[in-house]
Amino acid sequence: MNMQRSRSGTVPSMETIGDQLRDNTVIVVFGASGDLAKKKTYPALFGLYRNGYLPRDVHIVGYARTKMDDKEYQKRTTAYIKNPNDDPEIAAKIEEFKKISTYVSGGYEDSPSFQNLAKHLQSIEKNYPSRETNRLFYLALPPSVFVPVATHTKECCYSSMGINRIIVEKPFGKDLDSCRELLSSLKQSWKEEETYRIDHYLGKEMVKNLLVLRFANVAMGAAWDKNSISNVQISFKEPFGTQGRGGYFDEFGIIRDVLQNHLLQVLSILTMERPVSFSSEDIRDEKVKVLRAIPPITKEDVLLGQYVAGNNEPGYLDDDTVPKDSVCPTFAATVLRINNERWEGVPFILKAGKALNEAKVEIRMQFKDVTQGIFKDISRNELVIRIQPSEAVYLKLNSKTPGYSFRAIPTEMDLTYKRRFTDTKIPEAYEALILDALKGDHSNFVRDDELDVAWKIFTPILHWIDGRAGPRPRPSPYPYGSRGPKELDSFIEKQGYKRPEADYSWPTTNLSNL
Ligand SMILES: NC(=O)C1=CN([C@@H]2O[C@H](COP(=O)(O)OP(=O)(O)OC[C@H]3O[C@@H](n4cnc5c(N)ncnc54)[C@H](OP(=O)(O)O)[C@@H]3O)[C@@H](O)[C@H]2O)C=CC1
Ligand SMILES: O=C1O[C@H](COP(=O)(O)O)[C@@H](O)[C@H](O)[C@H]1O
Repeated sequence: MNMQRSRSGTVPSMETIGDQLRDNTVIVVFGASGDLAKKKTYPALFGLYRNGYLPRDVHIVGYARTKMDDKEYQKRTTAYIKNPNDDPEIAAKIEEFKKISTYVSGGYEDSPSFQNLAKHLQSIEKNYPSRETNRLFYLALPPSVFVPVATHTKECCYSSMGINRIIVEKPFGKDLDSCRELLSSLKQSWKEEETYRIDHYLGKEMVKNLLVLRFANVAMGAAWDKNSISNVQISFKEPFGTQGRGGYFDEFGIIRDVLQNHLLQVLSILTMERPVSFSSEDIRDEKVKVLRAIPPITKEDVLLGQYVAGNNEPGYLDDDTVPKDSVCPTFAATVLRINNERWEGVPFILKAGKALNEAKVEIRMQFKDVTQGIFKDISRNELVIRIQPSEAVYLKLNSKTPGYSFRAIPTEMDLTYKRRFTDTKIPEAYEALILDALKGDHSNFVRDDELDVAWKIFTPILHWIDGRAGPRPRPSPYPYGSRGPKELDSFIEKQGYKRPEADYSWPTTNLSNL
């Protein structure tokens, strides 16, 4: 294992490096004309380029069906790169970045298009000093074309002398059967060690931090089980609706879009046992083990919602790309249970919604009540890990009210990153993950057996929602910009969650107001 020095001592590095792609590398972005490429992939590639993390002499090739010249392509792919203060250094880097990027237009289903792409790659690679050229293929595409693109890429564009890797975006199927079919089709052309299934939540700083918070702190480890924890919520809130992605969204719904992948990944790292090492296989073994202890969710443990017009914003059904009678859920809360010794009896509430009142993703672990007797109605402790925005970890705890009183008052110990780490830039999730793929580190990518167990947990309720087992359930309406369906509070309280005392105020408390 790699070791690196830190000021607090020698700590093992998280990185288990395969063959790192350091030079002679071309990165191909399929679906370069699309939303993900524009908003996430290219800004992430630029972030890595600017910080010197891309291989030496790297070249980026965008590929899609849309016809555009290099100028139009470069305009699109740099549109979301941030330079708010018009920093001339960043502006110059953007111009440099444009020069290492070219575009090829072609189809996704025909060999000649891929042969044309292969010729373009060879024309770039002939300038590299070695014949051992590496290719990283990124599929920023809808799942309907994952298989033909992966197959043609292998047949026509595989580098015979160097290293080849393929990054595949979610969603990996729509249920257990379709996922298995997709995986087996992809496996016919690409080996597991060449395949990087991306779930960008695994690249988020606070998700990565879970391993350290849990396993590098005796205090945390001691409280991390059914003896201390009453209930856990993992919440995803977005303050905007489907924004023209309704066509895609309506086919998938919020459970496939967020819960089955992003939130379940967070849950698995939060609850798994300590891995033998930080190697990708040891970590993923533990994730699979805990997921296998979760039985399929039942419909009694589900609350569904769909946003309607509110706060001067349109409802889901007002989106032209959505069928007028759609019952697709844009909000879902589900309760999962882990039938193992550590977690038996603790409900894990996974909830996600579009068009809610705020942007926030967080984990909230609520502790059990203290033994009654000397205290009555005292607030419970809560450990909150805020994944975004403004990364933070804080522990709500009771403290003596300062002064003459002996009353207890809820307060917190607060590690807010931007106050604690004043000069640190946290990389975007996609930056971190593309860098991992270049390094050959699979730890933060999804293994095939993880997907299998994840789909087993969600497939029965997805089939129920899809109407395969009778009439489709109707989601509860909630206004755009609200907290979600009105049934939400009672749904959560039924799982044992207790609202904090009303006199809790954040970030400061003025005692004269109490
Ligand atoms: N957008 C986002 O924020 C996120 C997206 N993802 C995932 O990334 C992938 C790409 O998403 P996104 O960029 O939003 O998707 P887009 O709908 O923008 O599609 C990307 C490109 O694929 C081509 N394309 C679109 N529809 C089809 C089709 N039916 N058949 C063949 N080609 C098509 C288009 O390029 P052209 O016509 O020029 O070939 C399009 O520009 C998806 O798997 C998505 O789930 C994951 C996380 C976030
Ligand atoms: O995968 C997806 O994630 C985004 C949310 O990503 P975030 O990094 O901004 O939290 C979500 O908007 C989208 O619907 C979903 O497909």
